Amino acid sequence: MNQPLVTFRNVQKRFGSFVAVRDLTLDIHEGEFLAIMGSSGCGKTTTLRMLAGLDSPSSGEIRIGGKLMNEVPPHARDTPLVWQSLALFPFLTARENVEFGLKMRGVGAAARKRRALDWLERMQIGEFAERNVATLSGGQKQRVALARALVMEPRMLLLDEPLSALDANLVIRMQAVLTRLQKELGITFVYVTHSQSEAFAMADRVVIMSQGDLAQVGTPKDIYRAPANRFVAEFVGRNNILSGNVAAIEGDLLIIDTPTGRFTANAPAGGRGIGQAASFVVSADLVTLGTAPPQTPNRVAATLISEEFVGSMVTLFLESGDGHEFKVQMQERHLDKLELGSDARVWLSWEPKNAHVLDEPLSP
Ligand SMILES: Nc1ncnc2c1ncn2[C@@H]1O[C@H](COP(=O)(O)OP(=O)(O)OP(=O)(O)O)[C@@H](O)[C@H]1O
Repeated sequence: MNQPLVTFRNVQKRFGSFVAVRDLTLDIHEGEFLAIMGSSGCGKTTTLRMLAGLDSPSSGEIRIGGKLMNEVPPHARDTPLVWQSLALFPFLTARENVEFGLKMRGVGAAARKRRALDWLERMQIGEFAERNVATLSGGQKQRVALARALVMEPRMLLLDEPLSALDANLVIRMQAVLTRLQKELGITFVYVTHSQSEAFAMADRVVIMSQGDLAQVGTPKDIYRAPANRFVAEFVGRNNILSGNVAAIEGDLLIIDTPTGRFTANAPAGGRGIGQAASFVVSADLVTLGTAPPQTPNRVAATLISEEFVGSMVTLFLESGDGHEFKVQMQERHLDKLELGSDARVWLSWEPKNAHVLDEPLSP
C-alpha cells in the first residue's frame, strides 16, 4: 500500500493532568473515508483538532504527507474543519460565505460566483444563495459550511458531527451526497460522529475510541462481526456476549463452558489455555430462531420477552433459563411465519464460525 496520508505515532494529549488521548497510533490513507466514533468525552474531537492544528500533541508525532505537523498552525494546513458550531460570517450571504476562501486565493469574481453556486446546489440549498446566513436554519447553515469547505477542494476534510442539526430524512439524503462526493473528488474525509448508523453507512473504516484509547480500527463489517474486545462488542450493541472458561481446544475452535451452557466458538488468534476465562460474541442477525430443537452444538432454549420493530427488521429480546438476555434480529416477514405467541418458548442456535472469541478487555 502507498505511504499513508496521515500518521499518528504514539500521540498523547493532556490538558493539565487529564489525559484526553493516551497513546494514539493510527494511519489514514489518501482518499479514504474514516469515521471516528465513541461515547461522549472519549477524545474524538481532540483527535480531530490535533489534525486541524487547533491543538498540538503533548507528545508523539502527527505527520501529513510525511511532514511533521505537530506545531504547524491551522492556516498553514490544507485541512479545513467543519464542525457543529460553525463559524460562518453572519453579515454575508450564503454565496458570499462560500466564495470567501476563493476570494482570499485570488479567484476572479465570475468564477468564484459560479463555483459557489454550484456547491450550494450540490448541497441542495441553491435557493438560499442570496440570503443572509443569519436568517438560515441550523441545518441550512451546516450545509453552507460544508459548501464553503468543499469549494476549496481540499486534500482532506475534517468533519465534526456535520449532520447533527438536520432532521432524519435530510441526514439520509446528505449522507448519500457526502459519500458520493467523497468518492468522486477523492478527498480524504475524517468524520467524527456519535451515530453508529452514520459511521457504518458512510465510512470505509471506523475508529472506535474509549476514554482516550483506540479500542479498534477496521471496516464496519470487521467491527460488527469481529469486535476486538468487550468494549467494542457492547458499544456496537447488536451483539450477544457470553463468558465462561475454556473446557477444550480443537484447532481454531474453543469449547467454552458458560452459565448458559457449553458452546463452540471460533478463535483463529488462539492464545487461550484450558481453564482460562474466555468470552465470545454472536451478532444478533447470525442467531437462528426456531421452534424445534436444532441439531447443532450451539443451541439454547429461550423465552420471548419483547420485540422491537425498525422498518422491516425486528429485534427480539429473549431470556435463557439462567436469565441471560439474547437478541435476535430478523426480517419481520420471517417472524410472521413462525407465529409465536407472547412468552413463546423457542430454540436459538448459531454456527461455531459465527461465534467470535474476544481478545482480552481493554486495560482499565
Ligand atoms: N481545552 C480543554 N481543557 C480541558 N479538558 C479538555 C479540553 N478539551 C477537551 N477536554 C477534555 O478531554 C476529553 C475529551 O474531549 P473531546 O472533546 O475530545 O471528546 P469527544 O469524544 O469529542 O466528546 P463529545 O462526543 O462529547 O464531543 C473530555 O473529557 C473533555 O472534557
